[in-house]
Amino acid sequence: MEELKRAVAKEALKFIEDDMIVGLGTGSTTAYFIEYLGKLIMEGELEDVYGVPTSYQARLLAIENGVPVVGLDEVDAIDIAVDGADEVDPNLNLIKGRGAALTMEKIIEYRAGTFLVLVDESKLVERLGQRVPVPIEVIPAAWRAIAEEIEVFNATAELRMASKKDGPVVTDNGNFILDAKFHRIEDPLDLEIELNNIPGVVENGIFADIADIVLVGTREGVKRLER
Ligand SMILES: O=C[C@H](O)[C@H](O)[C@H](O)COP(=O)(O)O
Repeated sequence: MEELKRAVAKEALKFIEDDMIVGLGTGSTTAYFIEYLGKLIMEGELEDVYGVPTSYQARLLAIENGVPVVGLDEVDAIDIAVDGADEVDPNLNLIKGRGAALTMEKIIEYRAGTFLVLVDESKLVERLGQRVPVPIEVIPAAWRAIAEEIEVFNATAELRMASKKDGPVVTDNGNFILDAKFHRIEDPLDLEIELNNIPGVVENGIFADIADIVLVGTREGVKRLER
């Protein structure tokens, strides 16, 4: 699996040119991309490329690997954003947020000229929600009310707990994460909008209609899917 992630991360470098502002995604696949991107910059093969990190993880990796970072509020536009995903459906709708970075990811990827997604073949599904729940970032005081509200959608929600800290996961924005399992997601865009209408929801991990290109690492090589 790591080999497939490395292969898509390498392929993604072909999309990066001098003078680009690049949204830097979060997670294990994008970590390889940031590492390889840093190498090209350090070797002088790419010039005037700046990264806009989607999380503390991306920021730390960028700094460690020599990718100059700028904040979203310092740039006029983002040329391309590169990020992983937890599920990809046949229409290139995504579920993201296993790493709890979904809010900044969506803000940056929505604004990018091109949103390039990197996955291995295990992430391809027929219907969203098949393998993973939908992460929802919520204002901490509202977590229980929202978990109850979610039942209206024929779903159950669990507060995500931390593994190296007592208590719940706290996001980079100081919020909690609910992981919601839906019986069946018929219309991803509709559900994405409806979830964000619940007061106290900051953002949810359905990314409908925003991926432009998906690179899929398979045992037969990297495949390219496009909308
Ligand atoms: O919050 C985390 C992100 O949405 C990740 O991009 C996503 O979970 C994919 O991560 P990985 O490449 O580690 O599977």
